[in-house]
Amino acid sequence: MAEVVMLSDEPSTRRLLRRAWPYLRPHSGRILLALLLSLAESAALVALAPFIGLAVEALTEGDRDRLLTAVALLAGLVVAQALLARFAATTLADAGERVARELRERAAERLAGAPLRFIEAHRDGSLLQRATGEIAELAMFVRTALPNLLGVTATLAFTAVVLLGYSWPLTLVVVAVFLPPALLITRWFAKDAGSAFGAHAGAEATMAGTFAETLDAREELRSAGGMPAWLARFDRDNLAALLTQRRTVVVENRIGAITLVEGAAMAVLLGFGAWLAVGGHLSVSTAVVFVLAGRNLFEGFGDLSQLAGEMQTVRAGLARLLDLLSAGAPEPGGDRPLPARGELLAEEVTFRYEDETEVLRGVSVRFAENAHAGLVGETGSGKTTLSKLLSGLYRPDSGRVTFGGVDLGEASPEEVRRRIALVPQEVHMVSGSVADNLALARGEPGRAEMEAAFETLGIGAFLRGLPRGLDTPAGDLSAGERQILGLVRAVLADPAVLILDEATADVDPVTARSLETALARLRDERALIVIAHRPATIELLPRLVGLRAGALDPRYEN
Ligand SMILES: Nc1ncnc2c1ncn2[C@@H]1O[C@H](COP(=O)(O)OP(=O)(O)OP(=O)(O)O)[C@@H](O)[C@H]1O
Repeated sequence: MAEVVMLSDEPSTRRLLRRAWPYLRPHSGRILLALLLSLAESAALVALAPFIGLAVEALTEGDRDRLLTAVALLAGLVVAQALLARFAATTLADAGERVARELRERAAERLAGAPLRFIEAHRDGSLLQRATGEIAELAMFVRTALPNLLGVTATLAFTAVVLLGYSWPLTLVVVAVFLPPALLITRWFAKDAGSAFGAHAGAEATMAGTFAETLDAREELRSAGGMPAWLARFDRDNLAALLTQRRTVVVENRIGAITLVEGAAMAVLLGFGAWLAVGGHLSVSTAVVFVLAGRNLFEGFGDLSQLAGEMQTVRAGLARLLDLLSAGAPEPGGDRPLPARGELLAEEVTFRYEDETEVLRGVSVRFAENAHAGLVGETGSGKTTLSKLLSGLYRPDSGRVTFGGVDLGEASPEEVRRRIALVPQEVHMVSGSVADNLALARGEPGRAEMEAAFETLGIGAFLRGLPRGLDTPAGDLSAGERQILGLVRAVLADPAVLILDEATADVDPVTARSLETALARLRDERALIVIAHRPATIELLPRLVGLRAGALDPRYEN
């Protein structure tokens, strides 16, 4: 099997910022402004303590003028700090929303262009969780926690500078008492945080996958009585999510131990400060500044520890998102143009799915420019797989598929889509009306073109028979009706080759006749390959290619 890049459940969080930088770069100006505002706000906050010190000094010396000046400056500082805090938070939230939007767009593009094999190898719900839930968490973090994080970090740095400026021996004592145990605790937390939060994100994605499948397979699960067993599986996933979440709480609680260190350091600061002040080595105002600034320092560390858990959740989510953005990259294609019309040729094509059994074994088949042919064979013989190879949705493990002499792997996916269209067995309609769905065809056809396409295919009566014509909600259509619309949508895009995997689901006789009429009308305009199940369709086709257990069936002409 050609290598399918699989997403990792717990992708590495190393050099995360560097890997995320390409998505941040377009917003770097705004981020820089937010950072500067945050720095200014923190500087204003830290400056409060020295100004209070000045006021205390003026008060103890009975200097009224200096006291008034210090109080006025303090009031100005408080207002400035509040305004800066507001500006910093809104600028940062704005930058964060833009980054989240950019990431969401990239994720949507990735999922739209990712190789079909990549999508099929992962559960829908788990991909969706990466592309939506984890980005939402990131946006929430940027809006709420990041302003705090920046503010706290800057406050810590400025406070350290202020403390050093006032008394370096006292600063050294504070640092010696507080820093080593605080760093040890932080390391203890960081040691297991990555795996704990990564496992939790993985377990949540698994649960989202199971949940999405509950909705997708609802009818089968209910009618086959499989819902209780399926719900038991959901319960197991839910329990796994709970257990991984508990582990994150245990790891997160480790950092809470910093509060104990804070208390001890504050006690030492007060005791040592009082001793210095009593001995005349420190003025009362300096002691006041120290106590206030020391509180800032310890509270800052406390806040940081609170944010550490949130940061780890976001790191795990961001790593999983970046993993999706890099792993889901489209297969490298070429830019060779394909001719407008040409022969479609499979040469010695082999193909395996993940379980490594060879589903197609050296299949060679030729479809001329205007060929009309049926592909027949027992269920599981490889017809659908061959149709996906012929339409360029899969790449063969060996051999090649060419159109007009050009290997499909050497043309861009858009070019291949333009020439070869596949209408699958089960046509999915997006929410909206019939017209909304037909408008998705290349060239965005208008209503008149849509109506003309039905008439050209001889099925104008089918359209008129729909309850609200083109405005009928697509969700109301039967499987057969959806397939007719899939066919009309493909024809509107005017491909050179049309491959139809005929619906096996019960199609009522009237719908079946519409489908046959449409197929008969397609004669000679383009190549038509139908994976035919119904005898009436098989009779329509002048040539049949047979498959048997992944190889050409010699009983057919081929
Ligand atoms: N996504 C997949 N992953 C793994 N195996 C697959 C996948 N799709 C198909 N197969 C296997 O490949 C083989 C061929 O399947 P394929 O759908 O091509 O057969 P088919 O002839 O179209 O069958 P049917 O007439 O029932 O639609 C089968 O054994 C099937 O189980």
